Amino acid sequence: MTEPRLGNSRNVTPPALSAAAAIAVDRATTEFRRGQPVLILGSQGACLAAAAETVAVASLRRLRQASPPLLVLTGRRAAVLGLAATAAPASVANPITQDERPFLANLPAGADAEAVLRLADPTAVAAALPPTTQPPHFPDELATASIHLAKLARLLPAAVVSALPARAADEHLRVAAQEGLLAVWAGDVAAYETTAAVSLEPVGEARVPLEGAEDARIVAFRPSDGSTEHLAIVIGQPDPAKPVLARLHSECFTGDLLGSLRCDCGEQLRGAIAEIARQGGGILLYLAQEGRGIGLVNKLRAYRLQDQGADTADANEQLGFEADERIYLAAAEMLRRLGFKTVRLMTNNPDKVTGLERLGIAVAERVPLVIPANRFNRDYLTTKAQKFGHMF
Ligand SMILES: Nc1nc2c(ncn2[C@@H]2O[C@H](COP(=O)(O)OP(=O)(O)OP(=O)(O)O)[C@@H](O)[C@H]2O)c(=O)[nH]1
Ligand SMILES: [Zn+2]
Repeated sequence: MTEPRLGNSRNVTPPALSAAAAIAVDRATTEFRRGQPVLILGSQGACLAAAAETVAVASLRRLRQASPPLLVLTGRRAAVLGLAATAAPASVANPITQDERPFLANLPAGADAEAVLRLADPTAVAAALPPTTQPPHFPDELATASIHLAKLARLLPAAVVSALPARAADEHLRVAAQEGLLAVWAGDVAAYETTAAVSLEPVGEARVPLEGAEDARIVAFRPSDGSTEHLAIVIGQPDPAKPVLARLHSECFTGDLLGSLRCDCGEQLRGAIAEIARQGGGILLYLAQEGRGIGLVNKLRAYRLQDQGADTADANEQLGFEADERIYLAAAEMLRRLGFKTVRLMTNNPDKVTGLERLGIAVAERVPLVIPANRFNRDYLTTKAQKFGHMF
């Protein structure tokens, strides 16, 4: 049996980020989705970067004008391609593995936008030969920021970057403004996800009687980055002075809405609502973190890899992601905003318990939520127990 993974090390209280910086990062993710290059500034230099998945022909040309482009992959993706050795798994002493560091490779001469995508996407047909030579030195913080931007844009975690000559930041910014390129600071990109997660505002609330839980209301919380709202479904009138029965449910379009049999989400969602109502009230947080935080499109790619034999954790890693990319900052913040400091957490996932506790929400008790396996999700549930430490 494989060692259970450690909880997500990003479940810590975040540094502050100004509204202007958050907006710049937000806009940069949109540019990544559109295949446009972005200027990334750091303490050790500057670069132009574009997402590997979407990079437009003109963007690649613009990058080449600056300097020979490099491909940035996550350590995990590089290991899958045989470009980097897989490092030892994370341990309590060393929670950051080599796999989480960016891996840089020279882009093969003449590689076009399609070849870049093939290097980043394990589900693409006939992946091009990977580059073999080690690239020149490139600042880690810029490479990491380019991967973060791709993840924030819900794209494959890979980018192309071109180093810019050493100049004052103002000079880079002036040139970028002339060309209409957006600019971000690497440090702001690093702080963005966690800042957005805690700056939530309740923006809408209504009574919505649910089947089996007629006394229910939904409160929508909007993150400051304008991304998808998280929903709190409050059933009955839970007493904030007592531990509240709570469920953190990560969005699953396929399971929750379509009744997919590949996972247990749909049944867990309805089962949790019914159980909370049966116990006299509580809260279900419906968190916008589809596919364990990699997004629906990447989850579909992960399913395709699973159909070729990978398990649910390996498939994420082959795509270049962590096996679980979720953070529970938004969940902890919503509980606080609703007045709850202690929960009886309905979950089988130990990461949710440690994640919430690290973020200042006490977990008085873990309440199991077990759904019988079917022939399509049996392997998935076994992997959850063996690799993620789920307690069934
Ligand atoms: N990347 C990926 N995500 C998946 C896969 N199958 C299901 N998911 C996602 O996994 C998440 C499951 O969420 P939860 O049920 O809240 O969490 P859990 O980790 O199973 O923990 P508990 O149900 O609380 O025990 C959802 O976001 C699903 O979309 C898969 O094969 N790959
Ligand atoms: Zn699901």
